[in-house]
Amino acid sequence: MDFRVEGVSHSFEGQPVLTDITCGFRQGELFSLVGPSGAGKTTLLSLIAGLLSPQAGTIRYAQTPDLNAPIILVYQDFILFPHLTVADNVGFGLKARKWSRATRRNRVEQMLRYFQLEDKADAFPAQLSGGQRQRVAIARAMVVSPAILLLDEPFANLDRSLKMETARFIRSTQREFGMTTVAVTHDLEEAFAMSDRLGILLNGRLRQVGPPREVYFHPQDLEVARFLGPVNPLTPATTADLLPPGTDSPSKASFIRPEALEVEGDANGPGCIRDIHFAGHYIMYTIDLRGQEIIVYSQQRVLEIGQRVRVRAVQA
Ligand SMILES: Nc1ncnc2c1ncn2[C@@H]1O[C@H](COP(=O)(O)OP(=O)(O)OP(=O)(O)O)[C@@H](O)[C@H]1O
Repeated sequence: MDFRVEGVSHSFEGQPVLTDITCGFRQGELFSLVGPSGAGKTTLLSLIAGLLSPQAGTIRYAQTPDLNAPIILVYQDFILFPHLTVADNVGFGLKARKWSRATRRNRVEQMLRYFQLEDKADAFPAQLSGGQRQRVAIARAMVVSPAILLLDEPFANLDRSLKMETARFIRSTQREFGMTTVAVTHDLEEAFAMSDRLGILLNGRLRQVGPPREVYFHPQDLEVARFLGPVNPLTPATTADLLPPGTDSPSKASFIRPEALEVEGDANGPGCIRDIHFAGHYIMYTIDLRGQEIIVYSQQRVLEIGQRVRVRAVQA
C-alpha cells in the first residue's frame, strides 16, 4: 500500500536523529534508503514499522495496517527459528494467522518453489548457507503478503556475487508480489541497481528523493553528489574547457562525474595526464586541467602520463 511520512522528527536522549522528514511512498515501488552509518535509516524504518512513535509529525497509511495487511520488518540478522525446519519457518506467520494445515502447506510449497528452496524444506537453518538463510527469511516475510515490506540491510554479511543475486531476487519477487518495499542499505551499487527510487539521508535529513539516474547525475548539492560517488567540481575556467560553448553546468551543483567525461590525446590540449590507475572495467585518469585536478573514467588505453589531452563532457 502507499503511505506518507509527514514532517517526522525523532530524537534519542535529546539528540535529534531525524529532522522533519517528509516523503510519499508509492504502492508497489522499491524504495532504497541510503546514507552513512548513523544517518537515521534504521530509526526511520522502525518508525514506519510502528515500533517507534514519531515525536513530531505523522505517518499516514492508505489503510490501517492489520493482520491481513501487515507491515513486516526483516532485520539484517535474519533470525530464523533454529528448531524449526525451513518449511515451518516459512509457514510460521500463516499458523499464527490460523490458516488451515492444508492451505498452509500449499502456500508454503508455492513460496519454497518460488524462492528455489524446495529441496531444503526439511532442513534446519544451521544446515543452510548464508544466502539460503536469507532467502528463507525473506520468504517468511513475504508469505503473509505484507502491505509494506521493510528490509534492513538485506545484503549485510553477503559476499559480492551473492549480493548481486540477492538484489536481483528481491527486485523480481517484490515486483511479482507487487509489494511496497523500503530497503535500508549501505551498498550504493545494489541500491542503484534494484530501486525505483532512492532517498538520501544525511545527518537525519532526507536530502533528496528520486530515481537512481536522476539522483546520481543531478544531485541537488555537492554533499549529496559526493555521498553517491566521486565528483569533479566545476569552476568557471574548467567549465569552459569541458562543456560545449554556451552550455550551462550539467547539474545545479556545478560538478561533473568522472564517467560523464571523455579524454583524448591533443598536443595543444589544456590538460596533462598526471596519473593512470587501472580499475578493471575502466581506467581512472587523473588530469591536471589548468591547475585543477580532474578525474576521468575511460576505456581509452593508449594515453600516457605526461601526455597533453583535451577533456570533454560526454553527451548524455
Ligand atoms: N534506541 C536508541 N537509543 C539511543 N540512541 C539511539 C537508539 N537507536 C539509535 N540511536 C542513535 O541514533 C542515531 C541513528 O541510528 P540509526 O540506527 O537509525 O542509524 P543508521 O543510519 O541506521 O545507521 P547504520 O547504517 O550504522 O545502521 C545513531 O547515532 C544511534 O546511535
